[in-house]
Amino acid sequence: MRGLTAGWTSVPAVSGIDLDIAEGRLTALVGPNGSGKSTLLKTVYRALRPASGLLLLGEDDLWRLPRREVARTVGVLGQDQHGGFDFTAREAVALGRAPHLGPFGRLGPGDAATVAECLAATGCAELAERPVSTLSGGERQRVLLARALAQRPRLLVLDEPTNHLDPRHQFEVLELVRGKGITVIAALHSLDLAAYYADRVVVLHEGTVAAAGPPRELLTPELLRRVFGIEASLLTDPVDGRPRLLIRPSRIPSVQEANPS
Ligand SMILES: Nc1ncnc2c1ncn2[C@@H]1O[C@H](COP(=O)(O)OP(=O)(O)OP(=O)(O)O)[C@@H](O)[C@H]1O
Repeated sequence: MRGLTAGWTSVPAVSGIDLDIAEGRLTALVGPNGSGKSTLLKTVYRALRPASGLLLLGEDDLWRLPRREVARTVGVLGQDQHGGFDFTAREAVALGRAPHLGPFGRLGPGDAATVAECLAATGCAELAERPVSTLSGGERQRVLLARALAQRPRLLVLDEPTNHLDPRHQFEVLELVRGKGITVIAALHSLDLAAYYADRVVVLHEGTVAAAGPPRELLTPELLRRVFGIEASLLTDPVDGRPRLLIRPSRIPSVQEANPS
């Protein structure tokens, strides 16, 4: 992203964004409500044209590439994404193969295998024949992720992918996309998940980049106090040595307030 400015009104929601997204790594985008995370991601998956600036995919201007090529390259799990609800889960995931199919749009044996593999990887194999409209929020979220994975994208854009998910599935979704050679940009509300899974964290604040770097160096109490208005302790997980973030309100309740009885 080079000098990227975008928004909905004359006041841009994000402005002057300069960012390099590391290839094959998971970059977490964090920031308070309304800081511009979804807006920025929408410019990447071409749902919102930037007002100015450039988005480069390698050497190419992402907004000048043919639509089909972008569909082959960029997978998306948007926030409250709709579509595909009249289909079964398997059919919805098969839509992810569409940019790769020939002129008649027929799925080959390889495509069907990819669909089955992505359903299984996201824990959706048993949901395959269910209409998407009958699935729970979390099940639907996983089917939509399976569809994005079935695209076999080089770049995966995830807008709050752990929304609606129970703790185990929150971990599983991030395990699934991380370290697989896919470049992932994920807006996350959980700072702990960002600390635990991201190779790099980008903190957005009021539409600009407040800080960017590896979680252990970046997520300092000072930064989190300034941007989020919370108190935080960056810890090391005693089991696997990875960074964890423990957060508490800015005004710490007294022991008596916290345990009224
Ligand atoms: N369709 C829209 N029309 C007008 N303004 C919008 C639209 N979508 C977002 N905005 C505004 O743009 C700003 C950035 O919103 P955005 O959704 O990008 O923030 P966010 O960081 O993703 O927030 P959240 O954490 O609440 O999801 C906000 O002020 C929001 O009100």
